[in-house]
Amino acid sequence: MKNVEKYARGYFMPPKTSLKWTQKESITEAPIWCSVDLRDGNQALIVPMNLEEKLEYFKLLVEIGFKEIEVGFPAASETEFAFLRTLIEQDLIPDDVTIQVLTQSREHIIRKTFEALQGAKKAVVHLYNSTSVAQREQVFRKSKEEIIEIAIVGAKLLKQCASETEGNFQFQYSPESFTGTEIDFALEICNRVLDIWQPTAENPVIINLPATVSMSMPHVYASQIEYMSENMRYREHVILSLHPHNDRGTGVADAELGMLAGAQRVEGTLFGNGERTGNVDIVTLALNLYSHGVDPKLNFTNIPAIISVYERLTKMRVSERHPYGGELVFTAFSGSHQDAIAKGMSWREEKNPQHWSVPYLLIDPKDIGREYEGDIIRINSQSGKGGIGYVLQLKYGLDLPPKMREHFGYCVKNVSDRQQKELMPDEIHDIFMKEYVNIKTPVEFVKYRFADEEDFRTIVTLRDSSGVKELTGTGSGRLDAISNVLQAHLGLDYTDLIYTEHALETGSKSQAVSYIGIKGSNGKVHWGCGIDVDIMTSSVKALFSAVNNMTR
Ligand SMILES: CC(=O)SCCNC(=O)CCNC(=O)[C@H](O)C(C)(C)COP(=O)(O)OP(=O)(O)OC[C@H]1O[C@@H](n2cnc3c(N)ncnc32)[C@H](O)[C@@H]1OP(=O)(O)O
Ligand SMILES: CC(C)C(=O)C(=O)O
Repeated sequence: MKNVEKYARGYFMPPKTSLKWTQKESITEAPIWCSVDLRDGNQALIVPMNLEEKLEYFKLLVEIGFKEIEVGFPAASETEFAFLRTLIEQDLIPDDVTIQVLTQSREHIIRKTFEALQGAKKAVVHLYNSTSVAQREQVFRKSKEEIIEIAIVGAKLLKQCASETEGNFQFQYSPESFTGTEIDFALEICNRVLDIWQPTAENPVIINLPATVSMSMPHVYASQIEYMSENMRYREHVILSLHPHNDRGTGVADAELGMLAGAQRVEGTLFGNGERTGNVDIVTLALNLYSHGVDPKLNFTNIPAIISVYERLTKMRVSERHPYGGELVFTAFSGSHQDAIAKGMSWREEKNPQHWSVPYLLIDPKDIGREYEGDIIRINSQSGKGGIGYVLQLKYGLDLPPKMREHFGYCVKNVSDRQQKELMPDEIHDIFMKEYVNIKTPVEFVKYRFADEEDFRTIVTLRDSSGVKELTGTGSGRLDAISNVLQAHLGLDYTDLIYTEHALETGSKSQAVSYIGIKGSNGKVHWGCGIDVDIMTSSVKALFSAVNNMTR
């Protein structure tokens, strides 16, 4: 790539790094979650949500269990203002939920924000100004001291407006573009704001350190967070918050390492909607915790339902590979994966182990509302006997003998390969029925009876191209007798190789299903399956099918 030197611009590693977070193995409890879907997510949509859509989305967030929700930027538009007024005036905010609003550090915007907040039972007022080198130089054209002054003026005005407005207010400050800011300058500006707000145990202040644009590898962000956490004044009365974006695709890693480094709170959105590549995805963060055995304190037990509301209201799509939510993230098409999953699932059923350990599946899809059927194993030309057999068993109760599974696996794979398409369970079942069940040419089974049970003398009625015939024979058992009749009639030479049967529940009725494999003189095995209410008849039908397949 050309111009690479253009990007060798460095980042702001703290002067002293203790890296204590590297010693921590895991996150042991959920952070305070704050959804910023209705603000950062909303401001990044092609068409921001209207009032009704915001109300429905708010309800969804409450149902999921968010206790802190940034509901908007009330000074931004009529809709934003009206939404906040509706929440307050119609008393739509549950007592255990705190709303949050964002404001720039500009007088008319702060005043408008408090106008919208009038009567709020509890709200976080979130003040921000940009502190990065780039914004200081290019956007604000101000010195560090002048940038601090913007923050201080805003912080003072927040305090004043809060005292003049009916409601309970908590303050939050973000040095916006924190990751592009010299770390000691970020620390200084936060401390200067804290000096004004004087946080206490009863009214702690939230300091939010955004990776507005993620610029470094996650360990650098974590080191920055640790440095801020260890050197910030009033630390015991500060709630340290993260607000990662995903420009480098590391939003989740940034948040996880940032939590290890001392952050207590995370701002993010469902499925990572937000500016550019998005905010950090709270669904992934929360379910990552869940996958480690930590209660995320958010309810994602019905991900498909959440996705459907999310997609309808934001007009965004959750991609097929999106962690946890994506259509394909629990699906295996490839044979060896399917085989391992199918075996893992039946091992689990047999042993009932305490911990989840099914190969290739990070968590049990059922726990987040995904189905085994149709979700886990899907069939195409990359699939194998394990997965194909699993689908037949799960959906149709057909438990094929292992060698027959292998034969059927190749049949199905070849169809998928020729047709260049995924095969649905009903198509797989159709192939099975056509290939093995009650095959009627060249000889169609009509009936059988035993003239003498002692020496298994049988009279078999069958139909072939010349009409219905009654044939007799004997054998060492009932099936052997019928097999001998068929071999003699068709001039075939085979040995019965495999026979299994099981009950098949179809609705309230139970049927018997039998599988037979016969080996010809050339060593090739031919398979047949019979299904009937009578177990012996199902075996005879299976034998006829196998024999017919041998002659095909
Ligand atoms: C990283 C983030 O996501 S931050 C949140 C960003 N979200 C949004 O901007 C969505 C909502 N915003 C809006 O609707 C509009 O920007 C408004 C209503 C807030 C302000 O609108 P306007 O004043 O018309 O325009 P605009 O946003 O371009 O204002 C830019 C001015 O504000 C200043 N400014 C921008 N941010 C801040 C801030 N946080 N504190 C103080 N001043 C600021 C700029 O320096 C610029 O100053 P100038 O007029 O001297 O050049
Ligand atoms: C206002 C701040 C927190 C923000 O949205 C960002 O930096 O991305």
